[in-house]
Amino acid sequence: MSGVGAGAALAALARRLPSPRTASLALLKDPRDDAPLDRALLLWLPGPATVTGEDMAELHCHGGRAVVAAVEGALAAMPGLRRAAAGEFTRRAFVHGRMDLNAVEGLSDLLAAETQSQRRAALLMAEGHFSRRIDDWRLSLLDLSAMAEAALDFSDEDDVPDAAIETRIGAGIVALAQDVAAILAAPSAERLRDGIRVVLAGPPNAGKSTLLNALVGRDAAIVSDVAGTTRDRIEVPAAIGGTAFLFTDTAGLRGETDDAIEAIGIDRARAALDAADIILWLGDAADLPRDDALLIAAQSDRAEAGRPGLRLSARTGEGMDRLVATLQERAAALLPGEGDYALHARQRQQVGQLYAHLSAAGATPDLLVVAEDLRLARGTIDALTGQAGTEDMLDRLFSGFCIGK
Ligand SMILES: Nc1nc2c(ncn2[C@@H]2O[C@H](COP(=O)(O)OP(=O)(O)OP(=O)(O)O)[C@@H](O)[C@H]2O)c(=O)[nH]1
Ligand SMILES: [K+]
Ligand SMILES: [Mg+2]
Repeated sequence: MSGVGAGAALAALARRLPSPRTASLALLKDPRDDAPLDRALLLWLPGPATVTGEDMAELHCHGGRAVVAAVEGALAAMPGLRRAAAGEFTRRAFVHGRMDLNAVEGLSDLLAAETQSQRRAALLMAEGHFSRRIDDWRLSLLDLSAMAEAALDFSDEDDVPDAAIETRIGAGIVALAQDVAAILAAPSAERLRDGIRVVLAGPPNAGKSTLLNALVGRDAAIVSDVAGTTRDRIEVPAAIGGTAFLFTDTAGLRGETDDAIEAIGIDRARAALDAADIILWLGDAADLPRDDALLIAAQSDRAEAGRPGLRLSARTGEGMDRLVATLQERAAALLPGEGDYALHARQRQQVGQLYAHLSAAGATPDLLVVAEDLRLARGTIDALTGQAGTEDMLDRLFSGFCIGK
C-alpha cells in the first residue's frame, strides 16, 4: 500500500502501527466484524524515504487465493483505498522524483531480463548510474550557461570581452560534447533485448535448416532432401552462453524458380540478409552476400575437402563448437560489455540532440548563439530524464509494468 492512508489501513487490520522498518508478526482481523483473516508479517515504511516517496505498508500474507481475497476484501471496504493500476508504484516513484525516466526504463528491462547480459545492463540503468551521469551533464551545462550569461553582461557594458572566459566556455563545451559522444556510442538496448540477429542463408539444400535446428537444439524448421523445402522466414530466439540470439532460417537462394511462393520466400530471405547482424553463408565463397558474412563449409562429412570456410557438419557435430564461439565473439562486439550501458531508441535520440546542440554551441564564436544553444541543450536533458515527458509517452511506459510494481 502506498499513500497517505497506508498507515491507517495497516493499523486497522493489525490493531497497531508497528515500529517503522522492522518486520513483525500479527493476526490480521477484518475491521468490519473482527473475523481473523491471516497471520502475516507487517512492514510499516513511513515516507518520504520509500520507493514511492509516500507512506508505505506491506503485508506478507500466506499465498492461498482465499487468504489474499479476504485481505483484499477487508482493505477494499476501507474508504480511500483502491487497487493499484499497472506500474502505479513505479509511476509514483517517478512523479516524486525517486527515479528518473532512465531508471524506470532500466527497471522495466530488469523485470523482462532473460539473459545475464540483459540483466547486467538493465541493473546499471535501474540503479541510476546513467541518471547520475546525466545529472553531471546538467550541472556542467548550468556552469557553462552561467559563464556565457556573465560574459554577455560584460560585453553589454562595452567592456573588452574577456577572452579567458570565452576560452574556458569553449573548452568546457568540447569536454562535455566528448563525454556525450562516448555515451552515444553505447550499444542498442533493443538489440540486447531482442537478440543478435543471425541469418542463415545460401543455395537450396545447403543444410541451412539442419544447422538452425542444431544451433537452437530442437526441430524448429523442416529438413528434407527436396530443394526449396524452406519457403518462409523462420525466426527462433535462443540464448547461448548468456547472450540472446534471434536465428533466422531462410529460403534457399536461387536465380530462377517457377514457384511464385518460393520467389516470395527468396525476396524475404534477401530482406532478412539486409537486417542481419551476423550472416552465416552456406554457399560459394564467390557469392558471399556481404564482406563480413561468415563462410560455412557445410556438410563437411560428405563434401570434398579443401573448400574454404569453417568446416561444419550438423550430422557429426564437426565445427559446431567453433561456430558457437565465433558467434559469441561477434555478439560481444555488438553488446554492452561489463559495466557498459545499452541505450533505448528514445535515449539515443535525445542524447543525439544534446550532442547536436553542444556541437552547434562549439562551432560559433557568437556568445549570444552559444547561450541559446546551451539553453536548448538543457531542454534535451529535461526530455532525457522525463522532466519534460509527455503524458501519453508516460502512460505507455508505465502500463507495460505489472500490477503491484
Ligand atoms: N550428411 C549430411 N547431410 C546433411 C547435413 N546437413 C544437411 N544435410 C542434409 O541435406 C539435405 C538438405 O538439408 P536442409 O537442412 O533441408 O537444407 P536447406 O538449406 O534448409 O534447404 P532448403 O530449405 O531447401 O533451401 C537434407 O537431406 C539433410 O538431411 C550434414 O551436415 N551432413
Ligand atoms: K531442403
Ligand atoms: Mg531449409
